Amino acid sequence: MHVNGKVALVTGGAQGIGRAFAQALLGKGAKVSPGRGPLPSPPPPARLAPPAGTRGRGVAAARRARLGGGAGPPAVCPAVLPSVRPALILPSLPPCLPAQVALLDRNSEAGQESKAALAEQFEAQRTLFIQCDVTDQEQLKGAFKKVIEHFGRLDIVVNNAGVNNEKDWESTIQINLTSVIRGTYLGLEYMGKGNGGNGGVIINISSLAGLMPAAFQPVYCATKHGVIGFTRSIALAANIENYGVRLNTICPGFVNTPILQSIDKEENMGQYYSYKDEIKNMMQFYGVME
Ligand SMILES: NC(=O)C1=CN([C@@H]2O[C@H](COP(=O)(O)OP(=O)(O)OC[C@H]3O[C@@H](n4cnc5c(N)ncnc54)[C@H](O)[C@@H]3O)[C@@H](O)[C@H]2O)C=CC1
Ligand SMILES: CC/C=C\C[C@H](O)/C=C/C=C\C=C\C=C\C(=O)[C@@H](O)C/C=C\CCC(=O)O
Repeated sequence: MHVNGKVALVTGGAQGIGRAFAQALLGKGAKVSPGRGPLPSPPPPARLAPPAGTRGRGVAAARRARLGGGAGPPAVCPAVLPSVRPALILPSLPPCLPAQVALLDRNSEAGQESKAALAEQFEAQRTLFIQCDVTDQEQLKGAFKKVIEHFGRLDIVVNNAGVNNEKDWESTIQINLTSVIRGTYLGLEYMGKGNGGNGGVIINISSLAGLMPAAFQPVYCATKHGVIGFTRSIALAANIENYGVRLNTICPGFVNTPILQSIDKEENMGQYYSYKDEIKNMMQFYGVME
């Protein structure tokens, strides 16, 4: 999926994996001209029509036939055809429109800091921060509405917010599973083609702990298994109902983010606090992504 002109909503986007997701999306949406407020909806991506004489020889032939020739710089937006050599001129391709991202997070300080940092790297108007506790359904619903009012569309939803808390395990269920379910239904409501949406993609963040037992994080593990089971099921339903929305789950291994600090906190690990060294041994075994 190309991201030019797309608008993404990332929960838990103030730091860690969510912040990295936002940075990656903004980085792919290369800029051709400075945006001015909400962007127009991009036209559908142009198809590579094989030029006369190459019909039936496929896209590669069309690309070869189009190399060179034509005046002016390539109109190709790297976010759309990254593998295409710069000599390819596709005058019919629409101008590249940058991706835009809304960061939703309950941590206002971190959210504002991330918004400022991303504004340094990309055009400020391409990032929006909304303070939102995903366990509060009115806040979450309001945040979705605000994103669409601000950017004019919604194409990608990343339900990423999550915690590791075996002591207050009810909150872990509320954040890691209930809110992912709610964010998914809101994504389908706003992006579903039957509801006037443009279609889109929903990415729910599980974990390696969603694919195996986690002896010292049983409730965290249950929520991550739940994210996989729910996402696989709702993806089938969305396909049957022709929502035009694809759903995927990502299951990272250990990643060096602040969540890992929870291992050393009794207020997070509860009765499993005494096993913190075992978890650290597993981090050694599985490795930790930087
Ligand atoms: N770091 C790791 O080793 C792995 C993390 N994951 C998952 O990745 C996702 C992101 O985690 P990380 O970036 O590592 O953690 P993190 O702690 O760095 O970031 C999580 C973000 O979610 C936000 N958040 C927490 N509860 C919230 C709520 N109720 N409402 C709104 N925002 C809330 C936090 O403020 C924080 O900014 C989580 O779902 C986590 O379970 C999955 C596998 C590995
Ligand atoms: C605090 C950690 C925060 C987030 C974790 C994140 O989601 C990543 C998890 C990645 C892998 C977790 C794997 C856990 C595996 C297990 O606990 C067991 O399958 C290991 C089996 C036995 C452990 C006891 C022993 O050492 O023999």
